Amino acid sequence: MLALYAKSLRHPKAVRQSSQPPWHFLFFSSYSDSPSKKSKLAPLQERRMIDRFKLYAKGGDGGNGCSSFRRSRHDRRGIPDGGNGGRGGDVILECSPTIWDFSGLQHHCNANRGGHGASKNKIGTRGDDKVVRVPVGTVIHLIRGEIPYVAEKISSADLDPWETPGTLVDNVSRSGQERALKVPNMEENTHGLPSHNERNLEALTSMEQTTHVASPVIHSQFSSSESCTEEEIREEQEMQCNVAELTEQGQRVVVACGGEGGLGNVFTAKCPRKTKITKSGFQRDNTLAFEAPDDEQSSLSAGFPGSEAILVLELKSIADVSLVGMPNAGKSTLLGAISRAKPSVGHYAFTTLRPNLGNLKYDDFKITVADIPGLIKGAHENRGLGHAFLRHIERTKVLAFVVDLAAALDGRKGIPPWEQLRDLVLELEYHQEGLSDRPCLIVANKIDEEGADGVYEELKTRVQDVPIFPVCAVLEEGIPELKDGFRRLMDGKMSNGLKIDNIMLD
Ligand SMILES: Nc1nc2c(ncn2[C@@H]2O[C@H](COP(=O)(O)OP(=O)(O)OP(=O)(O)O)[C@@H](O)[C@H]2O)c(=O)[nH]1
Repeated sequence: MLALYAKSLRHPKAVRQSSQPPWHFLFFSSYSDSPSKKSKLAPLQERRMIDRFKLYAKGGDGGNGCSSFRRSRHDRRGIPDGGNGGRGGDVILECSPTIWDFSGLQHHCNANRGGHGASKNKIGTRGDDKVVRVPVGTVIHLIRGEIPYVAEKISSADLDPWETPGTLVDNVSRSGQERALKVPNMEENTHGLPSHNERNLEALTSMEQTTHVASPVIHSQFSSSESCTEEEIREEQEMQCNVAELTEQGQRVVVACGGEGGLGNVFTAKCPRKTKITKSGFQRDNTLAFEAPDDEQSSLSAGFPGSEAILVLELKSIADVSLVGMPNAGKSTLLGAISRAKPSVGHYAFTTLRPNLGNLKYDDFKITVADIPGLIKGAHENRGLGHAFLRHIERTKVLAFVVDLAAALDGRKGIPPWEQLRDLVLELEYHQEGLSDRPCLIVANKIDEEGADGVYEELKTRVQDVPIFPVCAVLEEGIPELKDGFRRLMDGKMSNGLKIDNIMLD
């Protein structure tokens, strides 16, 4: 800041315009009377959560191999010494708990291309990877491209120079050569792109062990939206769902792989001159054969393009308990009362626009509670905030239905709690069959309101098999009992789901 100010002072215009002494600028600028400009970034709560995102990923192209000869007085023809091109960088998705949603992501992510090979057998630098950090609970759907695979964690010491980003080596390592020989051996690949199927298979097996396998049910974002184009609908139909999930901090998957570098003439010239080679591949017995015409040689020296992928990222929050209720039922207030979370609370519907998470701590145990935006009748037809955020419930172990006891009291226009429960169960079932089956409890909120006691008593007679906890979230009454209830629910001591048949309606 000081440097900036010093610079502005040196500027003749700045001297002419500035009537304030320098210390004024330095110390009082933040206390100016003029209305301060509103930050462009709205607080987290005021922004809508971006929990579905289309990503175009492109791995870096491989660098070109070099064609060069070391000539001397005694050897006019020279010895080939052109190094291979470097490998392009990968596009990697990394799971990070500090990322909330996809709002910080760019739609197009390109990794860097590999460096070109150079004379004296120098391999081109490996292109830098593009690492995109995504929230915990990201599910990957694939529209186009190859199935993502787990990024191997290799320390830089274990990498051969061919793999290390940013190195330029004089002596090509053996493994580097072997790798170079393997590169064009991709007969089946009609596009001349390196195929990653083998790696994918290995990776998928390991991924199955480490990542959570999501339910195959996926609800189209576009199904209920009228503004989607035909292309979007087609893409949605072709999409391979749930090809990978990132559920643990630090997990990394490669979604677009860098292209291999082209061959330098130090390799191509080592081959016996009799046997023929085509662009499609080297001989299988690894006796690298070469009698390439000039144009073929140049195509071998060209780096391979990086793979491309079009993905849809979807966020499914991971929480132990979900607070499900109508707008204004007091879910956010309740989350604030049971945990340290500070969600926005308002006396109007749909204050909550994104799921909020809070931690509920016990002496020996911790559970995560998610406050899900309010759900209304017809949410599955996109009424209210729609049903898109219901995917966040799919992974929670247990449910807490929050009802407003006072919604229909004193001629208010709300609906009685038992009807709230019926609508909530139906909306969950519309979203995914069986979603309401998981163990649950009912939080009867706003017990402090006049006449709420009577409604609570009636609720107890109308709903069976599921425990009901009367609370006043604002005054934090009934919270210790509710916490005990959550604990017992998590321990499996209460295992009933809420069924429509168990709700007595008028
Ligand atoms: N009297 C009373 N009012 C409450 C209680 N809990 C919440 N409220 C009020 O109910 C209103 C809605 O509370 P929120 O916590 O924003 O409700 P919500 O369910 O998160 O609402 P959405 O964001 O629309 O889903 C606020 O005006 C709260 O002050 C309670 O126990 N008693």
